[in-house]
Amino acid sequence: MKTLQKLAKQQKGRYYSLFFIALALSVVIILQAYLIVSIINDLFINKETFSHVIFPLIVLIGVLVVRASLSYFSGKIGLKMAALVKANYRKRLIEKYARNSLTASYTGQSGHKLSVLLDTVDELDSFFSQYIPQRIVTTVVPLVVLIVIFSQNVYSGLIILVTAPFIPLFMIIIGGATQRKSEEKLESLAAFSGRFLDTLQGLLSLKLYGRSKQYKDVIEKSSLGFRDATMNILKVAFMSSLMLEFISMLSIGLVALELSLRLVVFQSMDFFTAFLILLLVPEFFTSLKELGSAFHAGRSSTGAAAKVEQELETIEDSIEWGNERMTAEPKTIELQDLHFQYGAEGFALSQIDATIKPNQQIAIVGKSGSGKTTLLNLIAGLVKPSGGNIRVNGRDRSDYHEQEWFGQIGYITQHPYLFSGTIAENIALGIKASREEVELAAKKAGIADLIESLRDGYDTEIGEGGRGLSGGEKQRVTLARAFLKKPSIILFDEPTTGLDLVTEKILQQSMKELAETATVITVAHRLQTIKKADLILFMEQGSIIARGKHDDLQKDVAAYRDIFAPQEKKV
Ligand SMILES: Nc1ncnc2c1ncn2[C@@H]1O[C@H](COP(=O)(O)OP(=O)(O)OP(=O)(O)O)[C@@H](O)[C@H]1O
Repeated sequence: MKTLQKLAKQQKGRYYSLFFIALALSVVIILQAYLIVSIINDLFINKETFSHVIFPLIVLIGVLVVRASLSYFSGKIGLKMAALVKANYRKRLIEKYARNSLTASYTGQSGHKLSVLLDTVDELDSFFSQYIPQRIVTTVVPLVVLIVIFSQNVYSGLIILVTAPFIPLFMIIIGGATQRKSEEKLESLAAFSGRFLDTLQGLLSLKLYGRSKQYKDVIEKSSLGFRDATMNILKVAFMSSLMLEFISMLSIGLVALELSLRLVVFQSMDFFTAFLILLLVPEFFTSLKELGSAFHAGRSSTGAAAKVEQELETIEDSIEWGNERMTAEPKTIELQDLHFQYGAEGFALSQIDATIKPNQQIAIVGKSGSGKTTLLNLIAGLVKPSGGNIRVNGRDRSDYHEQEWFGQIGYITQHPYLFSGTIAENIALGIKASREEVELAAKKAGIADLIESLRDGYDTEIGEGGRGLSGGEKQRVTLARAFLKKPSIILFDEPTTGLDLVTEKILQQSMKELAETATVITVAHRLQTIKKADLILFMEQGSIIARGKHDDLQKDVAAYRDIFAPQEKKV
């Protein structure tokens, strides 16, 4: 709770206004009790006429309105505090996820991350919107009420002093149990979200392999686990409310008994004082009880805060960047004894050495799983090498400014991602470009005809929730992005599947044009690309085992020959 309390105190203005509101609330509560007692005293004890109490009645209505407004403002300030803290946590989480390398972002389920980002951060709400305002009210109001009660009758004050400590005592005992249970609940929720998202993403495969029923059962089990965890928290919360209610009733009963004895038997107290105390005692306990329920809400926030902090603290595999600017001309890229490994025992790339000159066309070739895409990701600056250097125009890649670097990279992956939005937005992807420039890029990428044939043209919604595009069409959208961006390093992960002749021609033509102003590194599968390459890097089990032109490799390297023998026959 300490971390959250510190965060609350950081918002000094709001924190101290809550104190001010609490003080005003105490005055209003005393005033309200006083007015009610004096109206009833006047009407029933002093037998005054109704017109005599009209003015106090109007004031009482005003006091009630002020009391409601003060509670409203206190809640509103709490909500504002919560909104700020939540926005801050979300910003830090998003920045952390964005900073992570590609390998780190693959670790853990996306659903889990989503659940931390949305639900767990939302759980912080109750600490600020309920617990903090109520704690401040409970620090001030019962104290003021108690002082007034003591000033009227010391014995009533003493009864309250003896019974009241049981309330915080129970809160502490039960609060500990709530926190443990709320942490369990958050874990179940994260597990549930992770499974749910995984299943949604893989629904097609699950249906095709007749596994959807089984996964339905897994989700059902996971959701029942979440329900049980929630019910357990509620059980504890109800139990605690029952106990708090019991203690406060007992205490109010004792005070009422004492007052009635004084009033009726000993006649040592007047009606006004006795009634005023009787009205104020419940206010004292209501404030403590409300703190009790706010405390439970606050406790579950503590569990959430611990989870978010843990997520923020997990060691990130972030990529280093410097401040160097990038120029727009094609680059020389040197790979010097580059090493990389997925996790501690995963697939490893080692001894990667190569020099790629400006405007050269490089083909990375190798069997499936030999590490071609991994090498491309390393060059792109998406994963962090565990050893060696990538030097670009004589400088270390990590010297360059991140934005400058990615501003010069065009990466056409095998499975490009389309964001939900219009085709024009997907082509521009954050680059400020006029409609004419977008259209020209689409034309060069060979997708203009398709786009123009659509009813809404460039404004057609695609991506999630919009119109789907085929694999080849998606790659052409990415190509159009590259034409718009005019990068000086182009990384191209060629599709492994066969393309139709038209698409193949478009791709070839586009790559040729892009290569005029860029250094192009292609993970190549098609013989045409490979034959045209200035340099082929032939990979096997994570290392470059041969390099050269196609004809030389064909002549000298048996493993290389084996890969292309079937394609050569077809050509
Ligand atoms: N995120 C990852 N975590 C752990 N291992 C991975 C990860 N991504 C890929 N690998 C492993 O690294 C190896 C090389 O993968 P990579 O995608 O680089 O191969 P590739 O040569 O591009 O294959 P293909 O031609 O089939 O695309 C494979 O054995 C793969 O299982």
